[in-house]
Amino acid sequence: MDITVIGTGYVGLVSGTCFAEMGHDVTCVDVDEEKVAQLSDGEIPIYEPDLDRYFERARAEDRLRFTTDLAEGIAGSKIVFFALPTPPGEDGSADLSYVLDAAGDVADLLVEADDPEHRIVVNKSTVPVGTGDRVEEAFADRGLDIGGEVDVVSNPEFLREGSAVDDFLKPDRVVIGTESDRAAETMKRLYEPFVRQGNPVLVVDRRSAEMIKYAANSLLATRISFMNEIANVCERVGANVDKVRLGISKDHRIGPHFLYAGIGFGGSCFPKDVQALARKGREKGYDFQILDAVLDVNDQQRRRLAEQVEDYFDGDLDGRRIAVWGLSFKPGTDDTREAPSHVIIDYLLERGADVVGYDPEAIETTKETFGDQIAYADGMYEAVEGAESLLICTEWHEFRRPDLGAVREHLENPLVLDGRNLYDPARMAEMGFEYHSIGRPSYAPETNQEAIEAAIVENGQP
Ligand SMILES: NC(=O)c1ccc[n+]([C@@H]2O[C@H](COP(=O)([O-])OP(=O)(O)OC[C@H]3O[C@@H](n4cnc5c(N)ncnc54)[C@H](O)[C@@H]3O)[C@@H](O)[C@H]2O)c1
Ligand SMILES: O=c1ccn([C@@H]2O[C@H](COP(=O)(O)OP(=O)(O)O[C@H]3O[C@H](CO)[C@@H](O)[C@H](O)[C@H]3O)[C@@H](O)[C@H]2O)c(=O)[nH]1
Repeated sequence: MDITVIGTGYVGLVSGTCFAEMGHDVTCVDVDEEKVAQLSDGEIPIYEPDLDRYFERARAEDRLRFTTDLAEGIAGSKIVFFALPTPPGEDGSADLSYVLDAAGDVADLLVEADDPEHRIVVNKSTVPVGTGDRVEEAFADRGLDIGGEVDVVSNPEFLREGSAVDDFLKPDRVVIGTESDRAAETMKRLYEPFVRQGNPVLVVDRRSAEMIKYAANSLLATRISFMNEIANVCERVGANVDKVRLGISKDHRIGPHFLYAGIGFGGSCFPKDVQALARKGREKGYDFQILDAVLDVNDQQRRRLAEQVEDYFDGDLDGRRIAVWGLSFKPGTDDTREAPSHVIIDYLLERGADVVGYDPEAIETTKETFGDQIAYADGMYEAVEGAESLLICTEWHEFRRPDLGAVREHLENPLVLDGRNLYDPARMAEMGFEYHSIGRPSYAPETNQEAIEAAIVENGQP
């Protein structure tokens, strides 16, 4: 089948490549000329594990092309996907201008082409309920026959950055929102090869499909904020959130996923989508109180390490060298949109700290935001050299088992604030660190030695 994907960011490029992997002829359209030139030269502009393998195969077999020319991109195409940005507007609602403008442009081209072939226009961007109706209007307003010439379908995307290819190739479910049987059949055929292992293709009405996406992201974000609050209480009552997580996760009604306390959720999706749903509720006269709290907790949690280091130095961060490990919003990606590390760096810079950042993949994307306001290290040990504190913001593999002796030697002051609970607190204290993590007891070498020893005798570990 000939497929067009408009927008070649994280979603568009992964979707286009994976459809090509399943044997379709895919044309990706983007307004960013540099990106299209890079992709046409075989260069992938983002870091996403495994993407290169499928991308190269699809290109070698001439099933994946790139263009800036929309007319060329949609010519002969049976299905046109929108994978366009829907960033938050000033009031928190989703900015639909990219999607609605593209819908208008595609509609104009279809009118011009005067081709009676039936097309399916699919919205993969995350959009508020009712957007599909507005896209449909763009086609109807130009005299195109809805149901005859064009069907507008919602097909929200659930991939996660860092495992996007795997998520796309083996989705838990595919959601198709349409009232058209013809469109539903074509979409089901398209996705058949991706859901062979028994995961469903759910066909629902378009509005419900749009809502499913917001409900899923908002529920996941709620779990994270909830666990962050549990962690904050654990610290105050002497419990350990990691043990609490294990205990609750064995209840099959709760399950093990998305229960990791940390320094809040980032990324281009959760913050914006939770905000957009809360905003949509308000617009319709409904105050979505839980979501407001989810966002407030997250804002507070994202500042946490910065506030802790500020307290440690009695409010004086001026000229202090602070190392930050992990700049992307999560491991496995170079994406820094809404990253907790960036909130922390902003805070530190405002207070005059000298920040040195290190990340295996996200240095370049961080430079786009902070330029030379911070220093960038080539490696994790170089980052801590002479620093008065280490802040860990992302749980990249290489941070899980570092040479802690070397870290201790390089740090000028042995303070480690771990936003991702990577190390055993007692072991850190034994090695001479003052170590604070999230929702677990804190240890400083001189103050807690007795407690640590008692805990080791009692449990094998604290
Ligand atoms: N990133 C994710 O993990 C993820 C997952 C699921 C859903 N989503 C949703 O998918 C949508 C896209 O997200 P993304 O992260 O891929 O965005 P992105 O910013 O990475 O990519 C968007 C691309 O669209 C291009 N673009 C902008 N206007 C265009 C136009 N008129 N014509 C052609 N191209 C144009 C941009 O140049 C860019 O390359 C958003 O609604 C997002 O919420 C994202
Ligand atoms: O237990 C957890 C799980 C995640 N996070 C944080 O939550 C954020 C988001 O993580 P994740 O969901 O893995 O990454 P995304 O790529 O943002 O994916 C989310 O957002 C996408 C865009 O809508 C959806 O498609 C995905 O299904 C949804 O998981 C990151 O900052 C993580 O550090 C936690 O703090 N604790």
